[in-house]
Amino acid sequence: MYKGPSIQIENITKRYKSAEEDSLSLVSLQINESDVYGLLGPNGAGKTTLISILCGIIPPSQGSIQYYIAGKKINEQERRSLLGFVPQEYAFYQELTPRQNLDYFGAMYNLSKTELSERIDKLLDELGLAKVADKEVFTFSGGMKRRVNLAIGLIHRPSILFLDEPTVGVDVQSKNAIIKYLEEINRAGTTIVYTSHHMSEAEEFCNRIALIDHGKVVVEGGLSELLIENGAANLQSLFIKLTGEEYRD
Ligand SMILES: Nc1ncnc2c1ncn2[C@@H]1O[C@H](COP(=O)(O)OP(=O)(O)OP(=O)(O)O)[C@@H](O)[C@H]1O
Repeated sequence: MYKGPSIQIENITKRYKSAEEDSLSLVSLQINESDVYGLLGPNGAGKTTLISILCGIIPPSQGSIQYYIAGKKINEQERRSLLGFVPQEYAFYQELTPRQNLDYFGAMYNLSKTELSERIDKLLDELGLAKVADKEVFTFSGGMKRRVNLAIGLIHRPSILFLDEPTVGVDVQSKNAIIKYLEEINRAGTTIVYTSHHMSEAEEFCNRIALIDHGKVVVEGGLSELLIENGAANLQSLFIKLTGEEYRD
């Protein structure tokens, strides 16, 4: 399988309007095709800022990002259909059903009616939402809502998927189902970039990570190599070793 660059991030700096400090400072990373890449770090480190810049929601103050599919640079127009984003907040209409939400968000992409309808049925089935496909989302548990959020980000079969804390606040069953599903689509070729505070989940899920603190990359690389190089028994130990034990309030 092709393992060239998928995203090339060069010197990204971000200062929000009215902020006195940079939220990201000269971040450079290479994410390869078929990676499950974890952006990890304490509260306020800059993970959401970085992932929001990567999927085009907010602009960087400085720096550049190039995206590639099978070695070919993709332009801004192609990006919309090739990138997918699953935000931390629920990005759907609570008073609509999953099917109505998927119909609505799916219509923004260039899919035929039949294609969209088949895609919706498949996603609802794969994410265990088929039985509740026609019930209003506000009646759902947190785990079901997370899966609706995920389905929306996947409706157009993105080649590169960004997820900001996709398993926050869900039970073990939903977490397991979400991660298994993401592993499947990764095996089928989707590059995944994800943030999480669950170190054991990230350790099982990611092949590469960047540890970010105070807007800077502290360490970056293959997870197994980083653990060995830093003499850490697991990801949580590595995290504490490199970012310290102090609160980030
Ligand atoms: N819209 C904004 N305006 C000003 N400052 C912001 C804005 N959004 C985030 N920040 C600041 O940027 C820094 C990085 O925030 P960000 O949300 O990216 O961190 P994070 O690593 O995702 O944190 P968490 O783990 O708590 O979600 C923080 O200091 C935060 O207060």
